[in-house]
Amino acid sequence: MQFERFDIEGPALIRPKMIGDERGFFMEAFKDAWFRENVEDVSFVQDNQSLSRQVGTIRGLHYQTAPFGQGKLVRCLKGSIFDVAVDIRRGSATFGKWVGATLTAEKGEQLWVPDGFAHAFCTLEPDTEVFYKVTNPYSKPNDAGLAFDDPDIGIIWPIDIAMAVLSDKDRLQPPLSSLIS
Ligand SMILES: Cc1cn([C@H]2C[C@H](O)[C@@H](COP(=O)(O)OP(=O)(O)O[C@H]3O[C@H](C)C(=O)[C@H](O)[C@H]3O)O2)c(=O)[nH]c1=O
Repeated sequence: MQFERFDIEGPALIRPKMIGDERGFFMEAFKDAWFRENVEDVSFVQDNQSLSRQVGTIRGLHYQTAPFGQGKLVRCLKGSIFDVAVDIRRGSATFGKWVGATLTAEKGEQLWVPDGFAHAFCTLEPDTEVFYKVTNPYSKPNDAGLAFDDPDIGIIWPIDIAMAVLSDKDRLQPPLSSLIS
C-alpha cells in the first residue's frame, strides 16, 4: 500500500499494491493495522455500495451531523469516479476547501474522507459501482448535505454539471453559507 496526503490536513489517496498474473490480479484492498498506523486510527462499522447506471451521475455533497459523523474510505468496484471531499470542520483553516481524485476499478485507488468532510462523486463511466467503508452507522436524522455546485466551494467537476444526473434530494441541498451561523 502506498498513500499520499493533500494540502488539506486529513484526506489521503491510497494506492493498494495490485499483483497481476495471467489470471488477472490480486490486491489486499484493506488492512486494519496498516490503516490505523498510517492513515487514521479509526474502526469501520458499515460497508456501503452503490451502482450508478449513467455517466455524469453526481451523488452528494453528503455528511452526517454529530454524533453520527462518518469517515469514509471510498473505492470503485466497476468503472471510475471523480471523488471529492470538502472540509466543513468548524474553525478549520481550510474550511470550505476541497480535494479531489480520480478513482478507478482498474487501479483500485481509494480516497480517505475523514469525519468533518462532506463527500461527493461524479461518475466517469456508465454502470459505475462504488464501495465505501464508514466509521459510523447510517442515521437518517443526521443525514445532511451541501450543494455540489456551490460557487463558494468551487469544485471543478470533470463533467458538464448542467447535464448531471441527480437525486431530488441533491438538487435541493443548501449552500456552504448555511453552515456559517
Ligand atoms: C447512505 C445510506 C442511505 N441509505 C438509504 C437512504 C435512501 O433510501 C437510499 C439512498 O440514499 P442516498 O440517496 O443518500 O444515497 P447516495 O445519494 O448514494 O448518497 C451516498 O453517497 C454519497 C456520495 C455519500 O457520501 C453518502 O455516504 C451517501 O449518502 O439508501 C441507507 O439505508 N443507508 C445508508 O447508509
